[in-house]
Amino acid sequence: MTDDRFVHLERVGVTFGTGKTRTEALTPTDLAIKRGDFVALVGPSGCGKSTILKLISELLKPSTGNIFFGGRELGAKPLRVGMAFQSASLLPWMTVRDNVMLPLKIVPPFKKDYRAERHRAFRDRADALLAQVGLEDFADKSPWQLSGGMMQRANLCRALIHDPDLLLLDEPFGALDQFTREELWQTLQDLWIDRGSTVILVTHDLREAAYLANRICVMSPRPGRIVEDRAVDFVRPRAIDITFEPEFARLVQDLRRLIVGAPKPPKADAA
Ligand SMILES: Nc1ncnc2c1ncn2[C@@H]1O[C@H](COP(=O)(O)OP(=O)(O)OP(=O)(O)O)[C@@H](O)[C@H]1O
Repeated sequence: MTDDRFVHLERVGVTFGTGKTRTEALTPTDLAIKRGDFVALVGPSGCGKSTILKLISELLKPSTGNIFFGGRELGAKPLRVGMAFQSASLLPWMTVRDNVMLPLKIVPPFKKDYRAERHRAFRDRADALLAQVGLEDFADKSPWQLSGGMMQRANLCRALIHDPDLLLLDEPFGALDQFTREELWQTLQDLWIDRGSTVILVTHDLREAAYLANRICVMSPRPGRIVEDRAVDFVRPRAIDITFEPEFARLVQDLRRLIVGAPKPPKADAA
């Protein structure tokens, strides 16, 4: 195995149900992701983006094909995954810090040390991450005392606290306003540059994909497959201003055409 195939889907297909309820979600698909890469999955609604994340996080088994992680079949060795979704789902009865520390309570090898009450170091680790995303003054607050953007910052911290092999993000900023979303893009880029995590991001926001990713995989309508694989070479760290550059706009327009086709001309005025 080379690091080029850190995550490898080989002819992976997914079909739900049988007979009349049979739905082919993913047609046999190949995807290889190198260690440390930042890959965005984009495509029309229902094309199988979340299905790919569920396969990689072992929440779902493929109907056909094989998935490899680090050169070995998925499941052969424990895979440490960090996940963040559109809903931050922080537990309301815990402080922000305790929410961030939650994976350390659950995920081996950390949970052994957590039980042994050696969690002073874990607390420091959570506080350092919270400081990195600008939440140093909110560690002792309850989630409901945070804005939506702050909750998603805490959510990213919780997804990263246990040093995951893979960070899987499913529309993490989908519920945020555009300005907050752009701030969070920068936060996520900083975390990625700092930690060198391997990231797979599912998003409907093509600007988000173009700003954040090194590589964008475009999927066809269901049954989904990858129909285009684009490298994104803008230099890092990327400033938000890059989103106003013609080259950036061209990339977003290309992606859009691949997903929804060429824009129709406006109808001539009937009057
Ligand atoms: N458990 C299930 N049983 C039956 N069909 C399912 C199940 N999970 C997903 N599907 C179907 O598989 C297809 C792919 O779903 P998936 O959630 O991966 O799409 P998606 O690209 O993430 O969609 P969206 O962008 O709207 O979130 C959809 O048609 C969906 O209805």
